[in-house]
Amino acid sequence: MSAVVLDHITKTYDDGKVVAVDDVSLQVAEGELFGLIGPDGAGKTSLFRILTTLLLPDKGSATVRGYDCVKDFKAIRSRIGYMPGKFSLYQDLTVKENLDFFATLFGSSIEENYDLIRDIYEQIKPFNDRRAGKLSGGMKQKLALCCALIHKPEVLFLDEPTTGVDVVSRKEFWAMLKSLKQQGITIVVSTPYMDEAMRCERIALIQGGKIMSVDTPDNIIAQFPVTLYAIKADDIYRLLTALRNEPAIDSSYAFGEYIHITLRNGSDIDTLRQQMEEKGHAHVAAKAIRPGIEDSFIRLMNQA
Ligand SMILES: Nc1ncnc2c1ncn2[C@@H]1O[C@H](COP(=O)(O)OP(=O)(O)OP(=O)(O)O)[C@@H](O)[C@H]1O
Repeated sequence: MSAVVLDHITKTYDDGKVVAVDDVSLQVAEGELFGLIGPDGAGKTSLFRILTTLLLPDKGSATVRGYDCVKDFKAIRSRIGYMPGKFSLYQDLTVKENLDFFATLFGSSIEENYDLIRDIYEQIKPFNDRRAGKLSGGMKQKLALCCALIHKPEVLFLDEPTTGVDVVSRKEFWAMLKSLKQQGITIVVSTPYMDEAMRCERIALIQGGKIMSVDTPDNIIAQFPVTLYAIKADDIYRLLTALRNEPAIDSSYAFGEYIHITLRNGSDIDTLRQQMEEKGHAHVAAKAIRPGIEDSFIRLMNQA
């Protein structure tokens, strides 16, 4: 049995004028760390809200651990943990009060499932009496995760848990998710950060409510169909503008100190480099590179 199943789910808003989720089907295996990867407005939150029984789909069906997201909402609510994108904490309650509150909601206690939250809770315990509203972003995130875990959920849904959190806390957070996965919890996590996609076992790349690809990050990258080049010159912005008008160029976008490009059939990189130098671009350097998940996402997006 899959832990999560989405079967042709569609969700619209404003009398059908906004299509937030467009005929999405996918499955998440038991114990998997699965990522929904896409920019703002891609439809990630709508999918989470359907799976956590807070929103009804227009069409299609969805199950969590075999329970129907519409009919069996009560059974699902007791089996899942949900960390919404905007923090779910009560800002005026202290760390301990927040935890106690969420534990009580599920008829549990901090002590009952302490093992599950120990590693995370120990980091915020020194601030037990501090109000949640006075915690740093990273600490709020840890407390919110503890609150989502306090009733020992079978499936954990995390909507953009690392947005607005510093780099070190982001890294720590992913280490925590790995450890939770090792304890058998299925995790569905969304993020707009492509580097975080690589930390998931499988990912769905989402754009405009549609799934563009579902696979392991490595397999998605391996499907990149053409050679990708990184090119630079002294004046990178002038080069980018020039490349956009070159017939040899299939796609081009700035990427750190380089421009990533793909070429149209029949064009070659050495000729392009020479042409750019002849047009007055200084120190043009180009090399073939291995695509990253961001390159795959951009290509799929352009195709769509
Ligand atoms: N209640 C609503 N009424 C109208 N439109 C909505 C509503 N909720 C979401 N939308 C729209 O549906 C689309 C998908 O939004 P959703 O929040 O599901 O995406 P997301 O990937 O989670 O993005 P974000 O991170 O910005 O929340 C967006 O165009 C959004 O503006």
